[in-house]
Amino acid sequence: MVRLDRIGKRYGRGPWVLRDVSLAVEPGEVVVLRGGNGAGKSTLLRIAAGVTAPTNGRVSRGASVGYAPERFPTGVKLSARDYLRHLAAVRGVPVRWELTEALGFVGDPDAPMATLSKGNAQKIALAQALHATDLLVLDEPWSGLDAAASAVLGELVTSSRTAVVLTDHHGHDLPGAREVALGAARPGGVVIELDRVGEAFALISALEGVFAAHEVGGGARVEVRAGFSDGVLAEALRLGCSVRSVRS
Ligand SMILES: Nc1ncnc2c1ncn2[C@@H]1O[C@H](COP(=O)(O)OP(=O)(O)OP(=O)(O)O)[C@@H](O)[C@H]1O
Repeated sequence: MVRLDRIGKRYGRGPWVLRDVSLAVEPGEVVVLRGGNGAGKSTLLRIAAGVTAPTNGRVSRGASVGYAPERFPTGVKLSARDYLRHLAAVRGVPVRWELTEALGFVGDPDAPMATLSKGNAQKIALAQALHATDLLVLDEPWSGLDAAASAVLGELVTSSRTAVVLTDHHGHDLPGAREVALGAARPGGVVIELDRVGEAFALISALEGVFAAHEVGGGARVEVRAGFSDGVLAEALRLGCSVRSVRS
């Protein structure tokens, strides 16, 4: 499990990326973090996994944590075989080679990790994380996976007995998963409600400063960081949307 209690995070003297976020994920539960680019999803995952310290608040978690970052560190000189052996030894568990087989790893297990294709390296990163028995933290785990591996990963995640917390820009179907939106409570943000959004939704949700966007009927509710609302409004109007309301 993992329990985050009133977490705040800023990098150095930069703006607050997370403020007052609380989240508890129980064994067997899957939580999917939602929020636009820059909402703080990866930051929250790193805090949950214990690789980044929060600025405020408390974290408690089980001892056996598996973390697969969004980007596998480049330059890992170990082979996939040695990498999995090493991490299993650190955890004091036997290597589960069947995980690499289930995910369809077809790279050379004895070649340096840095020479693997993106998808094969991702399968090794996921396999090492899936050895954890208390908490699984996965940042965009479907990135680079082929269709067969994507389906297997969905099954592994939903059948896991650990607490699972992940991000997924592509919205894979995970029956029973709980969605948690980040960014809604960001102070100084602006909520813009739009009509006649249609196909412009994807463009609007990717605009700079947008940290959450939800389709509502034919319109959208867009949460924007302070200082970005004028640009988002101008772009929404240019794309043919109409503005229903703007609230700070
Ligand atoms: N190491 C860092 N140093 C300084 N700022 C950082 C660092 N990591 C993240 N940030 C900032 O924190 C904010 C949140 O970033 P984060 O990567 O957590 O968001 P995200 O929701 O995962 O975004 P995306 O969907 O684009 O991956 C961004 O403004 C980012 O620039």
